[in-house]
Amino acid sequence: MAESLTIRRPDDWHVHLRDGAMLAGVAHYTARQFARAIVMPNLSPPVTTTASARDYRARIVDALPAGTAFEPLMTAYLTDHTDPADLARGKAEGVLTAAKLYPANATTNSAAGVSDIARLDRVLGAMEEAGLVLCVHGEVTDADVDVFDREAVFIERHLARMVERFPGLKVVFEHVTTAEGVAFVEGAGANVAGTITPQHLHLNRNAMLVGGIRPHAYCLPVAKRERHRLALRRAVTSGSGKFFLGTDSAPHARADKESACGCAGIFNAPFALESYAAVFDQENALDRFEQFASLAGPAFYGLPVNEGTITLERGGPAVPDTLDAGGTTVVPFHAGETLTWRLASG
Ligand SMILES: NC(=O)N[C@@H](CC(=O)O)C(=O)O
Ligand SMILES: [Zn+2]
Ligand SMILES: [Zn+2]
Repeated sequence: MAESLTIRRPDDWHVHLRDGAMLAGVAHYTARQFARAIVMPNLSPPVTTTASARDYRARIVDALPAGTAFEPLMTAYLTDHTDPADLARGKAEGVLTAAKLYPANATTNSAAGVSDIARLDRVLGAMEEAGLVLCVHGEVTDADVDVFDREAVFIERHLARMVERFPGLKVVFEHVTTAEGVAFVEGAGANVAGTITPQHLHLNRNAMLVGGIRPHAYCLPVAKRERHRLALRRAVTSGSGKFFLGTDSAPHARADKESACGCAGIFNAPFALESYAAVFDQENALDRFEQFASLAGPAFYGLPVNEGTITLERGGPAVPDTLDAGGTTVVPFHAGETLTWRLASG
């Protein structure tokens, strides 16, 4: 039984770093583990242009101790009014790595998202040409679709068509939560990949709803049935280059989660690698962890792998019940548990 694991330094291909005091309170957790991260643009107001992404990038760098080796990879939030030329410029100038599609009202701060995906063709065509990656929150918002079916229906109604129409567009199906999502990514071309969060590898919907409602297990897309969780575990440990690490760490104030209408989002940044490592260990697949965490993402995004390494050691940290995030109390994923691996060095 291996007692330690050294892998190339990983990246987080989906994270919410927020802004202001919260940004200063959470960014260091991500920077401690990851060399780079795809930073989500769903601030309020959202980061919709190259200029605002450039400004946000500067605020992230300022929020970290001087000399921190961490590169934020920026994204622009697509709206009904996105200017395709601005996206292309953002890519050419090295500001934008991706653009993010939030169907309007699908998740936190998505009210300004895209109201009619069918009208996005001009933007997607420009992105395909510019080589700008499309990151997708893949859930429909139609009132007649059950919340547990929203990801699978998004594939049928939108994703399949988008991928067919823009065969050269790189698409990341973010936070895949279903067996249908896994099958779609597996069956698509090399230009389609998926990120998978630690919470969807650990939790099924029972974990959220049995024995009391657990707001800190609530995020979007919502955790599904056990068979879906098992499909996600198979995907991440398969060794396929099509699935890579994206935490979807999404901090909200404790009070906003423990509420009559609680916010969606799980704050997993503090122990993200430890959380994933526990899964790979349980699946007897620690030898595949580097592929998922450190190799597959750069290969898909066309970026070099990181030079440094990190080491995980068996015997885990006790996760605190709460943490302070720039003056706001937040509850981390795995609060109160002791994990089985810890990050030793980086
Ligand atoms: N995942 C979540 O439940 N919430 C995210 C938004 C998102 O990634 O959908 C957030 O910004 O809080
Ligand atoms: Zn999302
Ligand atoms: Zn997210």
